[in-house]
Amino acid sequence: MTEPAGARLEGVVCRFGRVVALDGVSLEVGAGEAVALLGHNGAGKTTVMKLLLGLVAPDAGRVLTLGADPRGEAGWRARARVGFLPENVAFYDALSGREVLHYLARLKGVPRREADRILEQVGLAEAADRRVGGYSKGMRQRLGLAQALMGRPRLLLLDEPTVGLDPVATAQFYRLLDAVREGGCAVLVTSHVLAGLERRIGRAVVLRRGRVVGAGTPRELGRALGLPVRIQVEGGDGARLETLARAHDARLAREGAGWRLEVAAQAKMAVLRALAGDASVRDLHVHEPTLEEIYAQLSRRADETEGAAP
Ligand SMILES: Nc1ncnc2c1ncn2[C@@H]1O[C@H](COP(=O)(O)OP(=O)(O)OP(=O)(O)O)[C@@H](O)[C@H]1O
Repeated sequence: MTEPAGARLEGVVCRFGRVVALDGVSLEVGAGEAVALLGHNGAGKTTVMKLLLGLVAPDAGRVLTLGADPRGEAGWRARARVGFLPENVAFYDALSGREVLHYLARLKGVPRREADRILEQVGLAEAADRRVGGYSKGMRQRLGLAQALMGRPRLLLLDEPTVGLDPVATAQFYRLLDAVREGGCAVLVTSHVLAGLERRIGRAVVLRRGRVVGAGTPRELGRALGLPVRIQVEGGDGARLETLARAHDARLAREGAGWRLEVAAQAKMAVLRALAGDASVRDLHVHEPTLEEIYAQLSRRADETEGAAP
């Protein structure tokens, strides 16, 4: 039997009084997959996590957490295999990191030695016996991740896990996540920090005002939006590059001592072949659309559609 998806929403509507937090949302996070849930403040990201945790019920549609309704009996059992890192994680400041984890280990029925192993895994072994009150923001986030990792979760829900982390700590955090994901865990992560995120996740789901406005790999999303691929050219003969740009409907501009070509994804290989065969070109750098560009374009389109609506 194939493993059920880590998380699945089918046509979910969720209201809080008159506020429609989610309006027909469908998404899936498979085992061993990392999906970024993106969107503006109030787009509905945390509500998705609350639904998957069984903390709120949908008004319509279906929610499945590790294959079960999170508010049903089987769902409560499945909850033991769900790790959650809330946006603002709080601990008892008077306890040490190790004491916090040992306490939570007892609540979860996890052996203490697993808690100690996880402290090492998240890079807190040295600080484990210091009071949490003296931890830096990054250390608190690591402890938050440690508690989410206890009990060998099959689904990890991480709400803004990299807030306050410096670039090195962020990279370490995502490396750790890679290891967990490669072990078959499904990971759903929200983030407002889009820079470099495309390298760290498989797919992205973009919410806007409670609706999915884009879903897919960064490459699929970039293609669907018609975003160009940027080619930086070192060296190169201006006249020849202009002819090449015209032939492929590309945009050519100077960039530093070289040039920048913006080409449609379909024309990329033809342009690259031509450039590679041009002896005046010293080097090439190819940049696919970033998640930041994709997100900006999706927001622009949604603004236009909403502006055009009666
Ligand atoms: N318990 C609640 N009572 C009333 N309204 C709520 C409640 N929880 C969420 N909402 C509303 O639902 C909408 C979606 O909120 P949600 O917290 O899911 O957004 P978000 O995308 O996580 O935002 P952020 O990026 O700011 O964390 C917002 O309009 C919010 O005000």
